[in-house]
Amino acid sequence: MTESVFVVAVDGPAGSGKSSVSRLAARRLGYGYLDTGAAYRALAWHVLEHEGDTSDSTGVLDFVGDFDYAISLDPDDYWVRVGGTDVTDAIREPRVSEAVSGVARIAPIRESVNALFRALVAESDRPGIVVEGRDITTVVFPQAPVRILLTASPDVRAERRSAELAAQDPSSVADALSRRDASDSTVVDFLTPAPGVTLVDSTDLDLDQTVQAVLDVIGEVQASGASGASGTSATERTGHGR
Ligand SMILES: Nc1ncnc2c1ncn2[C@@H]1O[C@H](COP(=O)(O)OP(=O)(O)O)[C@@H](O)[C@H]1O
Ligand SMILES: Nc1ccn([C@@H]2O[C@H](COP(=O)(O)OP(=O)(O)O)[C@@H](O)[C@H]2O)c(=O)n1
Repeated sequence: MTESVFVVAVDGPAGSGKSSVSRLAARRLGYGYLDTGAAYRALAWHVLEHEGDTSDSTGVLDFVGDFDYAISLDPDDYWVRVGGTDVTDAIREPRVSEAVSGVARIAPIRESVNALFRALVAESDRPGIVVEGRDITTVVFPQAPVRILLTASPDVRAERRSAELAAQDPSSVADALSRRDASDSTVVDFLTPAPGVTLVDSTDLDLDQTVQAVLDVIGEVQASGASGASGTSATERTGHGR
């Protein structure tokens, strides 16, 4: 059950480092890793593969019936599948990133994937799970003992995403990122930490320093013996030097 699984909830905008930092932290702790964005991306991919339009919410719902989704929670063996197809890489393509917000805006889809996320965690045999996305600290696991908002300046986030998409013009990557941030923030506020959420700003931190900052937050909560809802006020951590 979820009560026996220690949940670390990590939210943040695109390019903040959620996936890589959460996966590395999960590895270091022997925890599972759940990339919730992959479900939205996989459904967007499924719709595009059937020549659908993710901005047509009624149309998207028509595709849900045969959306056979599976994801690995193993940080050392991460994969995403739709039916028998491995879509781990395909769902990260720019065309999917452009289309995913249309899926994310559909409330019934959010409710059903959130139920899936909670079931995946409840069924896990791992001692803990790092769950990353946009609404984990506020909607999916608001009682998680550790709730972190991971962010970085828009420029740094765009730089990091551009480094991954070398073939793309950096300014178009930055534009796409801010468009998606704007669309995502109409669904859930993931740019300001809710009460009890620790803000980790990685603008001036490298990847290892960011992982350590997250591990420090987890360690402090565990040392305090907390297992349920965390404190009442958001705290903030930033670093100096890349
Ligand atoms: N603090 C950091 N310093 C430098 N590079 C980072 C940092 N955090 C993440 N990255 C890199 O930036 C890119 C985007 O990170 P990712 O985890 O995909 O972000 P998100 O999941 O929030 O979109 C990846 O190549 C990742 O290795
Ligand atoms: N918990 C979540 C996770 C992702 N999403 C949506 O899915 C998209 C892709 O999420 P992601 O985490 O894979 O995206 P990146 O931040 O990694 O670029 C986001 O832009 C949101 O539109 C969401 O609405 N809720």
